[in-house]
Amino acid sequence: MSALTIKGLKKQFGPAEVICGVDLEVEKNEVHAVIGPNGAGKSTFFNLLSGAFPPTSGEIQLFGERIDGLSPEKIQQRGLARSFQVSNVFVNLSVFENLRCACFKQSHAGYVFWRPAARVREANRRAEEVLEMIGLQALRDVPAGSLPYASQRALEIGMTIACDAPVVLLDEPTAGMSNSETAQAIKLIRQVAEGRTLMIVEHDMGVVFELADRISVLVYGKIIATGKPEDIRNDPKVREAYLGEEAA
Ligand SMILES: Nc1ncnc2c1ncn2[C@@H]1O[C@H](COP(=O)(O)OP(=O)(O)OP(=O)(O)O)[C@@H](O)[C@H]1O
Repeated sequence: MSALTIKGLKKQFGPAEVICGVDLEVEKNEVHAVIGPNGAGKSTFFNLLSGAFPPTSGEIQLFGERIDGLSPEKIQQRGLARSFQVSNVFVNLSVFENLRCACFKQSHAGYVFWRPAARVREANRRAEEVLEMIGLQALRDVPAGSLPYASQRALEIGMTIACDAPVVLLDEPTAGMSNSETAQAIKLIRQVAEGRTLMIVEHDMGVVFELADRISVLVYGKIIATGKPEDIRNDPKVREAYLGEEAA
């Protein structure tokens, strides 16, 4: 069964149709990148999948169950978590406290039958696990607002996966990073992708071609091609509409 099945998805803002009938199957455990020019509708597409906006029409299934029209909280409980382009961390809380909050919120949402003490214990355990995974143990007690930018983005990825969702959407995870920071982020994203389905929106084609199992190209709200990186790289439609010389 696919992780996500998207059928005839449309989104209009007033008279403007921004997502114009997207059909897509995202396979379980694949890394699926969505690329496209500025304003193509990539963030809007993620906003529809994660429930930030209701679709105008169409269907979104998560592991075969409809999720379109549900709230972001409900969708997260069903197993789809997302990060944002703009950082979402609490700047005055430490790295560990940020992770604990994200874990606690999730354990509260997902396991209401747990006793409070058990919930706190579980949130602490999971926060330790995620802290290690994102490699920020040395910065554990530093306020998130004082972290270098790349570490803040790593923390944000950690907060996104705190709930251990099987499907994760990352919106421009390497935006604004230097080459060495990007290399570190790629490592982290590979780790995050283990045993999960990952969708990423990313402008850096190096990152996309390195990480993605498959790529969908979104142009003016329509997917013009979906395929393996080498097929996308060589697709004349894609080169004309988007990649140009970048992929040469
Ligand atoms: N809430 C909204 N209300 C009205 N129009 C919107 C809204 N959100 C997005 N749009 C419009 O939808 C179009 C697609 O925007 P979107 O941010 O999804 O594109 P994008 O592909 O993510 O762009 P970028 O690569 O620059 O982040 C744009 O023309 C934008 O102005």
